[in-house]
Amino acid sequence: MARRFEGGRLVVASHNAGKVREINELLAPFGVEAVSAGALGLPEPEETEDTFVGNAVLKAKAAATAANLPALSDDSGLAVVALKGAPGIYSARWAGPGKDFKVAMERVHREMAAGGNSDRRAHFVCALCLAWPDGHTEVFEGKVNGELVWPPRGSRGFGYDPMFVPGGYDVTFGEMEPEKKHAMSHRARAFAQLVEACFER
Ligand SMILES: O=P(O)(O)OP(=O)(O)OP(=O)(O)OC[C@H]1O[C@@H](n2cnc3c(O)ncnc32)[C@H](O)[C@@H]1O
Ligand SMILES: [Mg+2]
Repeated sequence: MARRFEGGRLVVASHNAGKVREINELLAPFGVEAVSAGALGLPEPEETEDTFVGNAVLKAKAAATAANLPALSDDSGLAVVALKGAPGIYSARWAGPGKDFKVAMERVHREMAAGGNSDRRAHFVCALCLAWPDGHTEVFEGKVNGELVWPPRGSRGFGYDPMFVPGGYDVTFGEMEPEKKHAMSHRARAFAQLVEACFER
């Protein structure tokens, strides 16, 4: 049995504004008092693990310990089939110190073109970790398959959204209404499991 979140304040252990916005939207129906790591002045830990789950656990534990509150982290990224799963856990790092996702998307496009492989398939992965100050953790993973397009389209969402068309759709995550993304994204799928295990009565 998973440990349940018993209410009160919850730290959203992310320094990515786009993610924090999405997590707050996903948490909204549950009456959780969410406070972001940035608002608490928590440091951004170095992501030293080599898996999404490993980095999610590292970030949630660091925030839960520092804030002495339960903390929810998200480690996510884009895995491109023709690039053997890259950028993967390095998705944020491909944007460089300026966190410029135009740069990151251009690198994906350039490396795909250079590889000469016409396979456009990719998927987003999201690992969520809920950690408590005593070190207990619960972890959930979600995935969404899709295809990459060039040039990027749309200004909604964040990160690689403008170049990702989820399977069964013809718009990118950058063009899609947020409510639609929340019904089927990697983050929404991990979230549904989190809610079932730790939030719903
Ligand atoms: O670690 P935190 O502080 O949460 O923020 P971050 O941006 O560094 O987050 P990650 O380490 O998990 O890196 C994941 C990157 O993958 C990208 N990404 C994740 N989910 C995405 C989504 O739903 N749409 C577009 N890009 C996404 C996004 O650009 C992120 O910067
Ligand atoms: Mg990060």
